[in-house]
Amino acid sequence: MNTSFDLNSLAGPARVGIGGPVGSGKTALIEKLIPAFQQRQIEIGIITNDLVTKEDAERLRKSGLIDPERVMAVEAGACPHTVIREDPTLNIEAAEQMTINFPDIELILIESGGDNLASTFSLDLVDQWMFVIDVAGGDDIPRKKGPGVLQSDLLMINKKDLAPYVGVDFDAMYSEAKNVRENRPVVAINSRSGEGVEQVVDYIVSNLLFNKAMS
Ligand SMILES: Nc1nc2c(ncn2[C@@H]2O[C@H](COP(=O)(O)OP(=O)(O)OP(=O)(O)O)[C@@H](O)[C@H]2O)c(=O)[nH]1
Repeated sequence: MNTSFDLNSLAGPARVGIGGPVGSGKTALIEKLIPAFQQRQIEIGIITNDLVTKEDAERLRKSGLIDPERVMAVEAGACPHTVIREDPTLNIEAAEQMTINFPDIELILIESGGDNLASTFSLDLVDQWMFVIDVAGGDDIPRKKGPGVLQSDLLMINKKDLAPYVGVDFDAMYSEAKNVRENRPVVAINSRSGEGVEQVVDYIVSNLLFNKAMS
């Protein structure tokens, strides 16, 4: 009988939710996070949530960035927040199946379907969750103080490169976001170029993976 076991498989992988409005750049961010975690030799899996398709999962599976088997799709069939907050059973089952299929996975990223500023994740589903907004959605988003902006563990302001083209003073938007979040973390990102993505990885590694390994 093999009596050896590793601590990680007992504790299970860390689970991180990624939410945000439609088109804010959640999938584009994940496309940059995959190689960044691979470079640090952190094994990841992805669960995507779409309304009635598997669009985001198909995009990631075809990207060549990750073993397609490590990407699972949940079809919400309803308002996206239903399956990440009210009844996250489908996502919890997917995460458990992912862990059975790939016991080496240390981190599962769960991308919500695009939803409004009020979406939040159940803490039965994730250890921490992050929210992606973008400059093209308007520089007043932080002022609207939606739960996603206020309560997420990490807020990302994406499409920094587009700020001059949509009349947004990026630094002012960033400061306002910091203010409404009472200085909790905000990272400026460009999911196309990858700017800021290392900061997101650093955050997940130091606040989640490191703590989990120590507990
Ligand atoms: N210029 C620019 N475009 C970006 C950036 N990030 C994402 N995009 C583009 O924005 C569009 C939407 O990005 P997605 O990653 O599909 O957004 P999403 O949040 O996953 O969208 P849903 O899954 O539909 O909610 C795509 O055309 C991306 O190429 C960025 O930082 N800069």
